[in-house]
Amino acid sequence: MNKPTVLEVRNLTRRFGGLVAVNNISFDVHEHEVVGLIGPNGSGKTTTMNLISGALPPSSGEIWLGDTCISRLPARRIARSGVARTFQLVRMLPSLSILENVKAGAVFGHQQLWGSELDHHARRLLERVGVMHDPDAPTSSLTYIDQKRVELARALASNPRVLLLDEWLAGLNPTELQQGIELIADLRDEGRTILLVEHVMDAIRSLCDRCVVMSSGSKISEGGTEDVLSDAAVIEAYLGKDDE
Ligand SMILES: Nc1ncnc2c1ncn2[C@@H]1O[C@H](COP(=O)(O)OP(=O)(O)OP(=O)(O)O)[C@@H](O)[C@H]1O
Repeated sequence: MNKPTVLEVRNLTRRFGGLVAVNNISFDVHEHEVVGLIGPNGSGKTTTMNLISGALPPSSGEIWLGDTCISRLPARRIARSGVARTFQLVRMLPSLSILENVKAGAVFGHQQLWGSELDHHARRLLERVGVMHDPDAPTSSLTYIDQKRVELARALASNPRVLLLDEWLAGLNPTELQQGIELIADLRDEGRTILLVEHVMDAIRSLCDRCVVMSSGSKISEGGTEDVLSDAAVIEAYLGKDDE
């Protein structure tokens, strides 16, 4: 039986002046699936994430979360509907403690908890993502990977229907990268629905059920990860033509 569709992107386009950063792309993400949104630099992946999370409005097209059309909603309403994300460059709320950063995800997100229940939930998530630091310390005391872990815990805090990870593994050393891949694999195994932008091929291969490939704003391939990565059009988009 087909899994239900959680996220549906339909004919999505975003222009910046004369540049078409996202050009009429469509794809679905099904429940419990990990889908990779991949492609060379500048192909429109982050813009697509920004459109889904509401950081940017589309020029045209629609995005559906279950049976709600979210593509004209403000970002906070989209978060409330069940879309949570991490950013390519980690964004902490620097005036808040580590624990408060995680709690913020639940307060502004899909599943709202309060008081001691929220406190307990946030502490459990910090453990879940492997942050051993004092939860009441400022975020400035965290290493880079721990900041990434806290940002992930914040995104998970609202128990989102779909989690958007924008190059969550970028900038990690080889040991951290392995830990990061295992952490995302654990999230997949617990049944999360994830759309991830990633350049690390090992991560894409081990984590993604399917991939959508973008090049110059357009979707050039979609399908099972191994099939997509051996698609001639995808190899050409990444490596260029032989005669170039
Ligand atoms: N706010 C903006 N204003 C103008 N142009 C933009 C804006 N955001 C993105 N672009 C342009 O849109 C195109 C797609 O950028 P985007 O960041 O979505 O690509 P990407 O696939 O995520 O790249 P990378 O892998 O390098 O992060 C690029 O040409 C970029 O310069």
